[in-house]
Amino acid sequence: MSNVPIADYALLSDCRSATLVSRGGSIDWLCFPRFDGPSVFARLLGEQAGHWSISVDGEVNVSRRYLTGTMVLETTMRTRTGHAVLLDAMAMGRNERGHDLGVNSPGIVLRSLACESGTVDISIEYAPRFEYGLIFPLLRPIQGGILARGGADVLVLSTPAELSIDGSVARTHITLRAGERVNFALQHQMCWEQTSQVHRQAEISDDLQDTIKGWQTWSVLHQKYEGPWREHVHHSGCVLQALMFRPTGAIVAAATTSLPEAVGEGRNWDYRYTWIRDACLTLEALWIAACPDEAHWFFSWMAGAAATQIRRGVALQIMFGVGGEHDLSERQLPHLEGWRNSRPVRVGNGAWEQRQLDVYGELLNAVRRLRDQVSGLDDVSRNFLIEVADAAATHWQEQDQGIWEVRGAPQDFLYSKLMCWKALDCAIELADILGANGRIEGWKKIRQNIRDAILTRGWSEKAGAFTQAFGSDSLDASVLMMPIVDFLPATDPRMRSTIDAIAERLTDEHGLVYRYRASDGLGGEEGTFLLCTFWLAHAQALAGEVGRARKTFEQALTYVNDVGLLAEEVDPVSNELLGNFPQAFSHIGLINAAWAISQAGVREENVVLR
Ligand SMILES: OC[C@H]1O[C@H](O[C@H]2O[C@H](CO)[C@@H](O)[C@H](O)[C@H]2O)[C@H](O)[C@@H](O)[C@@H]1O
Repeated sequence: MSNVPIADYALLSDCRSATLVSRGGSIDWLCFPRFDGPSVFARLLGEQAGHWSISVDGEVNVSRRYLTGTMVLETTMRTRTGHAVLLDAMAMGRNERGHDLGVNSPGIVLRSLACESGTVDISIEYAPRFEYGLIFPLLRPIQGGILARGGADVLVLSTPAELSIDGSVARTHITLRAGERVNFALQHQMCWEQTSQVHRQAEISDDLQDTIKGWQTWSVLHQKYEGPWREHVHHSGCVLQALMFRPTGAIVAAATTSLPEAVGEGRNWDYRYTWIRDACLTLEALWIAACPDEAHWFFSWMAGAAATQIRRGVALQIMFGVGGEHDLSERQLPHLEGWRNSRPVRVGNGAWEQRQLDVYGELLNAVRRLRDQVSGLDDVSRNFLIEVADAAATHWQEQDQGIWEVRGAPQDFLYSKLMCWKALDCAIELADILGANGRIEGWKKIRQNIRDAILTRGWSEKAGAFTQAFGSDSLDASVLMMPIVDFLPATDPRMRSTIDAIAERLTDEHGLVYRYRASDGLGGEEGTFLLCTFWLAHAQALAGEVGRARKTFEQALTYVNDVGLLAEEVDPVSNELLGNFPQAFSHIGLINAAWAISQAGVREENVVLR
């Protein structure tokens, strides 16, 4: 059983796939050839499911950071005899302009270990396991490395140290002295591709430098946010960029599958797909953190992926594979015991067949926010967006599974109605760009109907708040989005009362927010939800309660791990990070709330000056 805390992991990405490296220097998660491909290392989810560790022997003091403006990880390991620095990255490719994030990524993990003082004893263990730990590949020594072959996968490990092979594991111990460096590279191929050669030491150093430059160039060109918590906002921008599948512009919700929302309760899901909701919120957050000039790729990919669905009367699918795949059928992997025995491990996600009406609003709101970047939308994309608005107008009264993808009965979720309202609100504003001026009057009427319904049927006297669904008295953090999407000002008495009710009655003892406490058709109790805690800070900032907003924000920020990463949730008892990791939602919340608090601070200063 994997016992390593989720917070012990750091993310590497080549904007095609992701690697998780532990504080101890072990790669315990890596999928090829893309985020949602089968893993070659998955010790995170099962002891026998593969790892590649480079660790310093003896009592070690570890500190880590990302090199500034990059997703290149630097781990410093100090012992009584000396200290070594390990650099870990996934290689970036090149385009005609030089360095490039992702389009041409070659699918290589780079590791470079240097002894910087004294001597250090190093242990290396390489145990690839293909198809989520199902296949124990054949390992064969080659000049300068090891070839692993099994099923459809081939891995070429380039290593200057000779490893002794024992079945499907290869190991060695080496001693490094001050000034010595060893470089490793691991390249994936499909068995029908021509097997590449091992990489020379100098080539690996060059690839690493190119990757550092690639990330730093991206950061310098994109990271414009100046305000409080600047470092966290910039780093979150890098994390969101790292979750982008650059060949299409699709964005995964997180880098992992089946890290549980509650230990041992079965709430384990695969997040390596593109939800329209998560991806659109990511693009909007990147607009604040990193001016995404990639937004148009996403929208045209999205329009293509969903091609003709709406026109055929089929509800817009809520999530896709990163290539645009529709069928994401869920299955279980019984040979994996799961993180801390949290079974089942799932791949695929049954939510692909759910009906979730909020996606229309998220899509059109992202287009509205990013309109400068997407002004040159092609006809296919424009028609698609008009159909999205029409779909919101047609379907808003229907019941659905809601933002939280509840696996229970469909309901009239308030958030779904809210986002249908937002879809029409945005479509009206964008009508000119969309070439849809003739529809404005019809859209306006329905927008008003939705508004009336939310204000009357969404409010509960008993709860003193807007609630989860029409006719319900249960609190739900998603209604904090009402002021955030400009449905009601946060200073409206009903909104203030809702914000206070959530702050008082939907939080744990640390002030972190649960998304809801009502039944959702699943067993077990999950943790608090970081995105919702950031929403609370955001709504408090909009209500002019800047002190409270800062406090809520800072509280959520204490859960950022040593390298600035957040999972989806926090365990209210153990205080550990829970859920898939790193999770776009949490970093989106961080960016948006920091920005909202900075804006509220500016408003406060202006009032004082006047
Ligand atoms: O809680 C049950 C559901 O949990 C997952 O959904 C959550 O993650 C999604 C991706 O970030 C997000 O879009 C959604 O709002 C969250 O509730 C899971 O993917 C679902 O299959 C599951 O029903």
